[in-house]
Amino acid sequence: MEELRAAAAKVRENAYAPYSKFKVGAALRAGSGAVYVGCNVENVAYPEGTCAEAGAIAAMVAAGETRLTGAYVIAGSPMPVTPCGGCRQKLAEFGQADMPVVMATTGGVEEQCTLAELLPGAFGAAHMEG
Ligand SMILES: O=c1ccn([C@H]2C[C@H](O)[C@@H](CO)O2)c(=O)[nH]1
Ligand SMILES: [Zn+2]
Repeated sequence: MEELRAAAAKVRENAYAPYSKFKVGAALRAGSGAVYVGCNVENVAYPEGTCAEAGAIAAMVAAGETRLTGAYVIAGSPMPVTPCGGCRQKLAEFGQADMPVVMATTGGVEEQCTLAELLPGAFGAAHMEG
């Protein structure tokens, strides 16, 4: 997780957040062991902005990986930032229910939980089986 923390903190510096001024960095561990990163990218048309987690997932999939084994999210907030609802669903697309998600502040506060704790009762492929 230390490698993920360093990667997330580094990419956070590149976040483009002129509107919220809230920079977020995310780092993912994929099945191969490789780390993929993303930062939030806002837009003057506010709903077009994208979250750090979404950017990291896009990088992972673009690199040809679809198995996610861990996530680390960091922001400069007083309390650890938690992934938004949409990102919880996006993470659940590629990670298992027991996958660890660490949420952190740049000040060194860390909280860890699982994907299932973040998204209980997640909608999944099983719901679509007829
Ligand atoms: O987990 C989170 C929470 C928020 N944001 C971004 C979206 C927006 O750019 C800014 C404020 O919500 O933070 C993320 O990237 N990830
Ligand atoms: Zn999000």
